[in-house]
Amino acid sequence: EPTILKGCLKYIQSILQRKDINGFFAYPVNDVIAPGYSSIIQHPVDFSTMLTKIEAEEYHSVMDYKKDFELMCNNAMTYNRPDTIYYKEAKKLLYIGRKQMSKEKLMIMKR
Ligand SMILES: NC(=O)c1ccc2nc(N)sc2c1
Repeated sequence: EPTILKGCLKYIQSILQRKDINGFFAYPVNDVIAPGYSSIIQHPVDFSTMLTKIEAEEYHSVMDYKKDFELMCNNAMTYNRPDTIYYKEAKKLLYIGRKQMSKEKLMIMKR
């Protein structure tokens, strides 16, 4: 039932996006603000791209969406050094997202 999944994913993203208070993950990273980004990160993803995919029903499960979310955080932890605010925010966001989309919670949804 695509509309139910679409509603769930938009709800999950609204919670996660509120945690990204600086908007570091709101839009695609460009090479102007992040020199060499496009040659270092092969599969860029950000919340705006993920919302487009939600609307286009490109995610077939929460686990599908979770993969893009984790990729987004891991990209930031690859490109940015550990002592940067971008790396630290990505690590925090990843932890929050994992809790949000934990297996236990998803099992309850399945039941
Ligand atoms: N999501 C990221 O990795 C990210 C976002 C914003 C940003 N701004 C910079 N000056 S480097 C940088 C990296």
